[in-house]
Amino acid sequence: MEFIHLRAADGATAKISPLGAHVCSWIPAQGSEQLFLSQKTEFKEGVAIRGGIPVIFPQFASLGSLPKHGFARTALWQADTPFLQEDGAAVVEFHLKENIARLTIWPYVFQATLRVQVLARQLQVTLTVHNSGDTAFHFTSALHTYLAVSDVSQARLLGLQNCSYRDSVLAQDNCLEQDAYVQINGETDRIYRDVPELLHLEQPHQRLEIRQQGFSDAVVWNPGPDAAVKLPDFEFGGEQKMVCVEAAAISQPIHLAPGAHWSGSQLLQCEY
Ligand SMILES: O=P(O)(O)OC[C@H]1O[C@@H](O)[C@H](O)[C@@H](O)[C@@H]1O
Repeated sequence: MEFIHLRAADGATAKISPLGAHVCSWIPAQGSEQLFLSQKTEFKEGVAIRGGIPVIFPQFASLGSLPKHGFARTALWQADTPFLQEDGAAVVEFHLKENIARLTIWPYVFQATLRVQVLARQLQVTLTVHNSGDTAFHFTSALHTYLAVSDVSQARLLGLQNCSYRDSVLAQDNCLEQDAYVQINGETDRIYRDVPELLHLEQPHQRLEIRQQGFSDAVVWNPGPDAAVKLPDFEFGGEQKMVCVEAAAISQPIHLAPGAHWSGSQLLQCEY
């Protein structure tokens, strides 16, 4: 599988696979890899990549009749030529629309664009969906970001206190986050609703700002050791080196009238 390589004027880089328009690597300027990518992942059309930033569209998880997490993450997207902006940022856009196979399982005409931009210590990923047909539709979606951490037990996610969430491990709705931060101690799978625009992932050596727009939910996922060994593409011990913090639209699906557009983005910024 060929990757698209982005390199900003200041040396920040990203590597994206047209399979799923999937960001597989992000290295900020003078920094180190910020995304987890399982060493056991396969890069094969029709198979989801384990790690990086899967684009979940038009269905989150199994909340509908489509394949889990929708078809966008396993589809081959059309890549434009990457370019450098005047400010030195490197940018590329990918496109996906309906085809006969997709229409048979999701009968809507759409154009999706994923825009990836790197500069300095920032990565910005924006998903735009246009209803280019004559029938209204709705969808759920996420940017399913796998953040790399040195040791997940030392990482703290701040900003979710007082948010309500669904605990998908316990199958419990309407839980309330009482703690000032979320720490991973084993399997964690939560959909937080109406989250603030800005979260922080703190580790002893760095702080990452996680900003989202257009998405009202945030998913926090780590399989923990028992579920991780059951995932054939998950490298051994990988659950200690990652946490997913996903910008998501789940509890309020996005409705698009014919001709309407929607955009959602996640912006990551490293401070070290
Ligand atoms: O193994 P998959 O299909 O990539 O899904 C990974 C996880 O993705 C998360 O977004 C879901 O909340 C979890 O329930 C799910 O297990």
